[in-house]
Amino acid sequence: MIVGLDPYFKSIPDIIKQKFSTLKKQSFEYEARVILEFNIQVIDLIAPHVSIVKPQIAFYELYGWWGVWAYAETIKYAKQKGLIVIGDVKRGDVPSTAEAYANAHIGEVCTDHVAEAPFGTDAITINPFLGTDSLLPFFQTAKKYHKGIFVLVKTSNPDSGEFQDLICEGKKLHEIIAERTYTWGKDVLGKHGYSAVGAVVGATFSHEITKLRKIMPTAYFLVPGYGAQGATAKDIACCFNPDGLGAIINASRSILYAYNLSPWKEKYGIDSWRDATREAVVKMNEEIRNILKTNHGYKE
Ligand SMILES: O=C(O)c1cc(=O)[nH]c(=O)n1[C@@H]1O[C@H](COP(=O)(O)O)[C@@H](O)[C@H]1O
Repeated sequence: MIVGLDPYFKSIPDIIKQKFSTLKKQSFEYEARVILEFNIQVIDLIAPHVSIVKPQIAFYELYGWWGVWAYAETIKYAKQKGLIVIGDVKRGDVPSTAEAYANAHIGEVCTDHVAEAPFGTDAITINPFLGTDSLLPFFQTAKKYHKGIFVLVKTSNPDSGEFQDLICEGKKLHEIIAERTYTWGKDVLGKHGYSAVGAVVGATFSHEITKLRKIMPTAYFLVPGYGAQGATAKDIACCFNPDGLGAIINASRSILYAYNLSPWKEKYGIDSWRDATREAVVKMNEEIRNILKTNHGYKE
């Protein structure tokens, strides 16, 4: 399980905003410090239950330099708590530019200039639209610095099929991208047989997952769509390999703002947002574990 750290400022409880009210409206420092405090409290709540967080950089870029500061401080705190951090940055560009992106987010900048490297994470998401040469810098950097990559293969949004399902050479485009992703990942297999090159596979298109699992047996699937986008535990059963591994299931809004959702909305008010978030994480973990027990004979 992954908890996505996507700060929708309007949904952050007032009890946190009040701590920084003296800063209000002076600059983005107010929003940035509220976001960081919220993230720190969320990380403390979820760290006993999950191992991975995924900040979506867009929600930090909204607040300029201060937002980037909040992104960097969030990453630092998550790593201090022993969590793996996936930077959801969806980068992609021509080879020379891709090399700069790779260095900034998972490469030399993050290891040799840690104090000045706001973007350093353990893995990032990338967009394969520009083709193999645009992705090789990411794979080479990931191999050199022992980092992870998640290639967008079948995204969870309603219009993903507009391009990703186009038929080329008798296959859907996302199937071809899945085949390439498997090939790109062949020379970065870890000791448990999984590759440093993973795939983003949306749970909202569960009918496509079994086929993708077969095409990419060594890729870890980053699976968004659970919760707020409508996917549920039954949609993710086919994400896992027979060994019960191979997928990490993301939820952002349905965890962070669980106080807004049933059954917690009725049980808790916004002032008890922490209880709601904690229970939402425990419930999602249990749902995933039950799926694994049912489908893969998973033992505790
Ligand atoms: O790369 C991603 O993480 C991603 C890929 C995708 O196909 N769909 C998708 O929702 N995401 C991200 O996953 C998160 C989903 O958030 P919730 O819908 O709130 O759980 C957001 O940060 C999205 O940007």
